[in-house]
Amino acid sequence: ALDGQAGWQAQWRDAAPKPGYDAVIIGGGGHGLGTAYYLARKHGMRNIAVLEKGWIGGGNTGRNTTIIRSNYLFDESAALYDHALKLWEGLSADLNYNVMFSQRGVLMLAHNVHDEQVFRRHVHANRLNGVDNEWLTPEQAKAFCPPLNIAPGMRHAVTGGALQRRGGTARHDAVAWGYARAASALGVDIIQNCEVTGIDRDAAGRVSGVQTTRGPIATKRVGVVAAGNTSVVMAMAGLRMPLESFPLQALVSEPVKPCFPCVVMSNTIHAYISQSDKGELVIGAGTDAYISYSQRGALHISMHTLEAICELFPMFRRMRMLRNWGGIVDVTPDRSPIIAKTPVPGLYVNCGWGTGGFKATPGSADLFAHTIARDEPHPINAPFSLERFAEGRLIDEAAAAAVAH
Ligand SMILES: Cc1cc2nc3c(=O)[nH]c(=O)nc-3n(C[C@H](O)[C@H](O)[C@H](O)COP(=O)(O)OP(=O)(O)OC[C@H]3O[C@@H](n4cnc5c(N)ncnc54)[C@H](O)[C@@H]3O)c2cc1C
Ligand SMILES: CSCC(=O)[O-]
Repeated sequence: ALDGQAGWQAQWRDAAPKPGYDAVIIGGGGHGLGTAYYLARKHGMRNIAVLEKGWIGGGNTGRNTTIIRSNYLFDESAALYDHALKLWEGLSADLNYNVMFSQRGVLMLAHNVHDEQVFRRHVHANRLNGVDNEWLTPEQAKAFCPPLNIAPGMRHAVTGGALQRRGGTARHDAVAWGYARAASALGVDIIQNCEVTGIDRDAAGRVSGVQTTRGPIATKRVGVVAAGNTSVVMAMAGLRMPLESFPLQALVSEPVKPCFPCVVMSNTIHAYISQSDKGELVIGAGTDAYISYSQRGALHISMHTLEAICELFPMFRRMRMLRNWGGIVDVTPDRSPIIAKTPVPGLYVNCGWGTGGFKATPGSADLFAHTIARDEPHPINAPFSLERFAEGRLIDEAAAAAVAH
């Protein structure tokens, strides 16, 4: 539970902006709210504001398919995502707010010899890094997920799978609300409907404040956590980012009785699925192929994904879809994030999570708070620098995510 708080709040104070803060976080998603929480909770900073142009959780945090796992290939990635997974395991207790983290297992399917080689390599690399992951035969995969179709005659027959039992899902809204309430109880101002329109720099080039739709705010430390809009925000400080923003879609079915026990992902046929605690099938796809700041995508992407789901899980062929939406995912050249200082003194950036940053939320926020508070990266996020692209030290996880992006 939170120590030193003024008293329980059912939610967070909907604060109005003050003339100045010690630090300003741009972006009221899970990563931004979590950063403010850890800045207050672990680094003793109290005079902090989170500036959100819409409503907190309205971006990708509230739009994603909530898959959580840490079975990434590279040592740097395994350290980053498993740091997050360990924080997920205690997050509800830490925030005293049920984020509904459910370690139901994440099963990544293989459909050909290439998939098998990639996933077996992941299993071995994960074990070397102390991350749980195990190879299953098709029969073992079906035993773990009975609705799975492992008939040999399928167009993309299942030839095995990699299972991370510690992986699972969480309630995305609750993550934003839990962090907002806990941060607010520690004195952080959560300021919604406040779009940042400019980043001010002094004569020496240091950050000196931000311009917003609710007036100017002075500060010497700005953390940008704006996901798909990061390039737009960083351009306000004169920085061009190695990012492309794409629409990524998801959809949910009509709710049914509990029938799907885990998370199943397939990179080859661009589909992944779980069942929410409300009973809806939560289905995700690959990104739309064009660069866009749109929060919706093309119909053929969803249709392709539903064809794949119907092939893998024939019992779902008569389900009706309830809602389809999109978010804006910010993708780096190596599909790994940037959690770093920038060439502008006092300006820090946390972005590039692409299609897979929800799983990292607590770890990303914890490490970004460390980077802002100490003006230097934590050893875990040090490799995820902005300079790595110029220096050629890529952390190329493109194959690790279960969607082509
Ligand atoms: C459809 C979909 C499915 C996904 N599925 C998964 C998944 O299953 N597992 C997984 O790990 N990841 C998944 N992701 C990715 C994941 O959602 C994101 O990487 C993660 O949520 C990013 O969190 P964030 O807090 O950085 O971004 P956001 O939650 O998008 O927060 C950024 C905030 O910044 C605000 N903002 C932008 N510009 C400004 C400005 N100028 N001034 C003020 N505020 C501003 C935005 O309004 C937004 O609220 C998915 C994404 C999508 C879109
Ligand atoms: C949207 S893909 C989710 C993931 O990479 O675990």
